[in-house]
Amino acid sequence: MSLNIDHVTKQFGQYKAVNDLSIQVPKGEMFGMLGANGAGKTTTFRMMLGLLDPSEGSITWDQQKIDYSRTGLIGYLPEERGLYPKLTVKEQLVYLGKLKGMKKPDILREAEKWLDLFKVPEYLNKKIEELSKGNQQKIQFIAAVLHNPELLILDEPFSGLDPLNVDLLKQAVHQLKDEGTTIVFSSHRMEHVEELCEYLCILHKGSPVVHGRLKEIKQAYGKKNIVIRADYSLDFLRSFSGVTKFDQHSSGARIQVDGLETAKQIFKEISEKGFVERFELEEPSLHDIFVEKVGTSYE
Ligand SMILES: Nc1ncnc2c1ncn2[C@@H]1O[C@H](COP(=O)(O)OP(=O)(O)OP(=O)(O)O)[C@@H](O)[C@H]1O
Repeated sequence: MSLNIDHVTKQFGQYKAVNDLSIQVPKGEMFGMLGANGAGKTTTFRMMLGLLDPSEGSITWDQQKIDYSRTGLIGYLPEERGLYPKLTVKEQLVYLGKLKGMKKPDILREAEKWLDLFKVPEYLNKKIEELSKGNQQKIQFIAAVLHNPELLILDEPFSGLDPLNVDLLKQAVHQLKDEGTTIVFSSHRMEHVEELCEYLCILHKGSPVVHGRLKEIKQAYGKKNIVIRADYSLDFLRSFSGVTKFDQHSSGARIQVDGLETAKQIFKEISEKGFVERFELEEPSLHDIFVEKVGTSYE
């Protein structure tokens, strides 16, 4: 079972909001869709859910087209939050749970479980309008997962949350993944996707500029970063063959090299020159990869 996006394009008039996107997400994996404002993330999600038809290509879950309004298998946290301010959290969740075909005792059990996990059990009888925006977002997240969906689609789930609540939500998402839920989420923050996802796609003006398995993307990129600290000047590395970037810090240097062979040569060279306090090879960040592909910073 998998989510399969096959050569999907979405055109609004002459404008291509999504351009030839192909992705596969195996069941039980977490997939991150990255992109700046207007990159095409929400449009892709709407097509996944069957709310919009692709102009070209197809999207299937378990080899079938998704019809979000008919199936209880999908959970969706939309970008525009839509809760009823005058209802209590309990009334709101019971209403939304029933739309998904759940019975009231099951809804209440799940609602209490999630409110406990978010450390706000007392919210059950509060009105939505009494809650802060971030806390309303937690309720909207609970509404998306109440019925234990197979496939969960979260549009910017972390936006507007403080760091503590970002951590709580990450914990919730991990828990769902461990239970076998397939999760797709969008973000404009590379570090969220880097931390959580095995699979990802970076959309830039509708086109996928980087996509696939995070590990393989990093391996294919080839370049490595090295943090070095030594008790002598590292300035000679600026012109060392294979060094593609050099940043001097008060406590050493951070350089980028074209591959492992150059890293080994540098290690040999500096070890012979004197005492090396630190030599640490780092994976390239997604940000590094994006800048190289697109030639501009993401934000
Ligand atoms: N119904 C529509 N008609 C015309 N253009 C649209 C429509 N929906 C989206 N677009 C355009 O398609 C592009 C992609 O929009 P989309 O909402 O998918 O981006 P996004 O990556 O989700 O951005 P954000 O991070 O700002 O939510 C935008 O330029 C937007 O104006």
